[in-house]
Amino acid sequence: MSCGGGEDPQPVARCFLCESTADSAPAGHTDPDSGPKTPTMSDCPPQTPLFSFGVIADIQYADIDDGFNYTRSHRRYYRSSLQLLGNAQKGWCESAVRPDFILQLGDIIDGFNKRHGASERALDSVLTELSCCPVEVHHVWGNHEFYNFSRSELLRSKLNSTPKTEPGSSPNRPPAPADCYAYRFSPFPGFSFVVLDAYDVSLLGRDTSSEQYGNALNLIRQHNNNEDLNCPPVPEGLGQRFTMFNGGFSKGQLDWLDSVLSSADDKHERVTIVSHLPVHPNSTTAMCLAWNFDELLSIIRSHSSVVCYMAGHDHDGGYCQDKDTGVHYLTLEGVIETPPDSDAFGTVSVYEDRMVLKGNGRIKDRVFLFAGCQSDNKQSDTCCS
Ligand SMILES: Nc1ncnc2c1ncn2[C@@H]1O[C@H](COP(=O)(O)OP(=O)(O)O)[C@@H](O)[C@H]1O
Repeated sequence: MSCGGGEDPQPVARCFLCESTADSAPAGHTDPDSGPKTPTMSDCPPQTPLFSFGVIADIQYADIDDGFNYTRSHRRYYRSSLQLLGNAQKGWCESAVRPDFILQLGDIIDGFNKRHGASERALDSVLTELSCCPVEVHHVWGNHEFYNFSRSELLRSKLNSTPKTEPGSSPNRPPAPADCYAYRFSPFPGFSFVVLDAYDVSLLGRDTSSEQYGNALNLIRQHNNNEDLNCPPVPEGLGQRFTMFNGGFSKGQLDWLDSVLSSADDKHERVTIVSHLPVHPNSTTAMCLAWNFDELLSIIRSHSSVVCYMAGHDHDGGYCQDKDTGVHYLTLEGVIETPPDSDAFGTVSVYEDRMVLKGNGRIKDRVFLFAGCQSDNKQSDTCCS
């Protein structure tokens, strides 16, 4: 695949960055940049995108009054999250370049719905809103999916977006392990997306009598002695991640990913991985990391095909670029903690040599240049090792 980064960028119509305003709020706490980056013409690729997609995370809708997160540091706008989803739909629908699909990065409805017997109703509300724009949606599962539904209910629900194999089309080979919600899809030749199940190893969604539950309990108990396993075991540091609202990736799922990425390497594909839990410590607070983030990182680092990893869960968002591999790690700001007069969604335009995120509201514009593609424009917030 050729990279267009060596060419002289020319201003073009319909370039998201050229049209953008500097109205994005500063990004997450891990981002050293103190303000929005004003894009320049040199950031603009000289061609129209190959394809584009929408991104949104942590809608956590519930028909209840505003509340707060556990530490009461952040307000949660449960009811107006549906309105913000509506804004996203409108934005995508009315966009000059309508996205080819949407990535919903998990926690689509809040766990409070279960308490009010409103899980199905809330899910209907968000899915109805999402269907306003007739675009395929790929759903990721987060902890709040499991507060509302069992794993088997989710597998049977509309939140299972595993592509059906059409007769005559190439099947999703090799298949992901049974009982694990992971799949690969390719929206455009040379580009693949992998949806990963970050609660494959978890106390959530697994029957308490199952071997998987027992294994997850043993694992978390090695790190967390608290009676309340939602309470982090240590006040700071990476050990904070061993809580019940997080989870991890099984060996079977990691082996499957490894083989998918080997095949993508051979075909010189560009792969974007999406899951609910962040895996790079510099893209999030430690409390939101996947239990075995390090194992996933080492698989990503052993393949040339991965260009980007996208997650939700940490509502403050975050970003870093791995300086050794050039892989971009994005944690998207959550809708649920976004004030009703703002927004939290984005549209990503994909080019031969980069992906360009046009953020709305508190989501910042960003350029994800693919490793090996030269460019004279420096991104202001590449940060990590
Ligand atoms: N620091 C904590 N100590 C104890 N329980 C916590 C803590 N943080 C979150 N919880 C509990 O964990 C569950 C998930 O937390 P929540 O904030 O809703 O998750 P999310 O960040 O995915 O929205 C809730 O029941 C919440 O009360």
